[in-house]
Amino acid sequence: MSSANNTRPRVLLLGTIEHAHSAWSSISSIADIITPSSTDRTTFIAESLSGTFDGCMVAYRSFDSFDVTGKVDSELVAALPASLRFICHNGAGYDQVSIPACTARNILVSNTPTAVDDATADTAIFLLLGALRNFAVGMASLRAGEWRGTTLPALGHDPQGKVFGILGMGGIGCNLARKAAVFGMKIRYHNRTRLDPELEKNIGVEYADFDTLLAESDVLSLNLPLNPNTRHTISTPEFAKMKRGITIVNTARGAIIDEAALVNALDSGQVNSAGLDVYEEEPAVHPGLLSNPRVMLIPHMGTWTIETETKMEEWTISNVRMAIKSGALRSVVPEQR
Ligand SMILES: O=CC(=O)O
Repeated sequence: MSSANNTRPRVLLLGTIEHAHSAWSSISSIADIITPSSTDRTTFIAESLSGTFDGCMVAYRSFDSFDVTGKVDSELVAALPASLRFICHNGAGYDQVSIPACTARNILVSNTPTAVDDATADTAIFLLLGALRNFAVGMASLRAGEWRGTTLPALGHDPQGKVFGILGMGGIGCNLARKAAVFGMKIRYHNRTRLDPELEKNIGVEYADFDTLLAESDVLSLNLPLNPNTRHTISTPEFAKMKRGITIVNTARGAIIDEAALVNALDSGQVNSAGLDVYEEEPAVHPGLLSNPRVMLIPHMGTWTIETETKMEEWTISNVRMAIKSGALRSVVPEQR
């Protein structure tokens, strides 16, 4: 526990450490760990304003802390102690944290790139195959005791030879491209910044502009971060530009797609099938997705493995350690670089 005259650094723990206990003990041996006692946003803000977290220079934050603090938006940031210089977020996607609000208060934010790449790309491959092959239909009928169902599931499609469009070519997109190549897919991508031609050749991907990617893909995977610029990147006009019968895969963030527009596109047959790990209003899922057997659904489990969750915690803790030791972050988010 800390005392008023303590000179050890103070670290605010928002959420829990589930796996990387030995890495975390390397922090608790050099810093005092402060954990909020509040269980909702109103009391958290009051607790922070009362001075309980004063002196904390760095916060470790996991997704589960959302239940206590809500979004790290300007209201929450304003209530955090003036001493706070760093927020180390455990997750690749950091849409729960307002970067402009943090930047305005001189707080640097880190995320966990690379740690999530394999597990998220593996999830996308699972959804891609499941949606192309109508596996969700067969799984549901089998569990209902009806073998392949009273009406047979429609025949699926093989990935071999299909054009696979990847929107967003960061670490997860590149990892996914390499994995999809094994299935004999022709891989195109679109990204804000085009990859180095050497890297394109090495991964086996071709660059396409956004509209060409939409028009030529048999399967489209979304692998871009959610921010105000990428919200509803895919909506009714974009579905209209796609090949009829396309398969959509989303392991990024639900709100990249206008979910209601996706439901309409599925209902009209413009989109044949979808594989989704993420939803616009998690944990709520649009009833039109839940009721559609051509949609393969999983509840945001893209990084849900012991190995990856451990890697993510260790990565986040390495940012906390670097903040304490050298006043810098290992993986500051791109907006603050
Ligand atoms: O969704 C998972 C992550 O952002 O790491």
